[in-house]
Amino acid sequence: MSSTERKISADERLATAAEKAGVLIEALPWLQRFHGACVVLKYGGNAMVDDTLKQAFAQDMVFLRLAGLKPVVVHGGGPQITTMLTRLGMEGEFRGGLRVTTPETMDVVRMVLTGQVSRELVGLINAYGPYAVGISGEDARLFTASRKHATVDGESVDIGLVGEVSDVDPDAVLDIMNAGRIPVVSTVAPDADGVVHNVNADTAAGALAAALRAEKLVVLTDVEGLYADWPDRASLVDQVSVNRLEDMLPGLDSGMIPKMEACVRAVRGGVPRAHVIDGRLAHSVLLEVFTSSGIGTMVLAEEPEGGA
Ligand SMILES: Nc1ncnc2c1ncn2[C@@H]1O[C@H](COP(=O)(O)OP(=O)(O)O)[C@@H](O)[C@H]1O
Ligand SMILES: CC(=O)N[C@@H](CCC(=O)OP(=O)(O)O)C(=O)O
Repeated sequence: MSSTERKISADERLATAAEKAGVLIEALPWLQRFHGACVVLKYGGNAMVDDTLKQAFAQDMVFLRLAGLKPVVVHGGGPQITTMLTRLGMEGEFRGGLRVTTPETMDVVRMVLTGQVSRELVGLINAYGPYAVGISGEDARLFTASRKHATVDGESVDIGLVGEVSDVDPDAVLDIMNAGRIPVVSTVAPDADGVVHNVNADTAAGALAAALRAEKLVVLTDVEGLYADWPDRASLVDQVSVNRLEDMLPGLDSGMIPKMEACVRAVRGGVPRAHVIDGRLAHSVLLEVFTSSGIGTMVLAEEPEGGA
């Protein structure tokens, strides 16, 4: 190797090192700001189907924990429930973005969420250390459900054993969190009579974030964020106030409705910021929490600076 070649490779190494140090140091203000903060993350079924992305999400949870934050995971599992219903020869139907849930469907929902999806996610996180503990809305009265109807064409429709979260007792989640572990929450919840209901995971995440007074709610999904004029890709909203978002709610399409309602509930309940981000991007959580690049849609209590 000539001395010129040696000099180029040394220069390249220095440049790469400086770039890496720059990335690390960019996280410093966020590490300071969020040290000790509780962050609720909704990990959605559609962002959960790719093995590499699942692995990256699990790493991100451990990274957050070791960086001094307190992550709480609320998982979905809609596609996984649909797959199991199909395998069992049962029909699945959604109305107003929510699954029509008969008692037989409820058995499958409970089995898939607590017995399959939660177990898998807990295992993936625990590959990096003994952190994740699975918990369901049925445990220690975490969630109490009340019957929820869907709204279809402005009409209220009975869709069976589907629940709204009417009450949250976050003590069991706090116990796990304060022991330095990562709660992984499944969204099955009994009503006041003990009848188990199917709660949409976005809905549960919004309610839990508010009850925990989390610093952030982060909802991962399979689009870049909220589009004001779906499906026009040029209409991605980067910041929106909770007032403006409430005005937009009636015009939104099914999948986004529970997500945006969850953001509204969290921010109205005292969570300073709620985010919807693209779960198809590996390590999108780290980008959201530790960089200033600002990905996805951020919902905040006040009007964003510069209008919008
Ligand atoms: N205004 C909108 N902005 C973005 N996505 C929208 C909008 N309206 C409907 N959607 C749909 O919502 C979907 C996300 O909801 P859903 O499929 O329930 O996600 P997840 O499985 O992540 O919970 C998107 O893939 C998109 O098809
Ligand atoms: C009432 C209702 O629709 N419940 C959802 C619960 C799972 C969920 O919310 O999963 P995702 O976040 O992956 O959509 C369902 O049965 O699909």
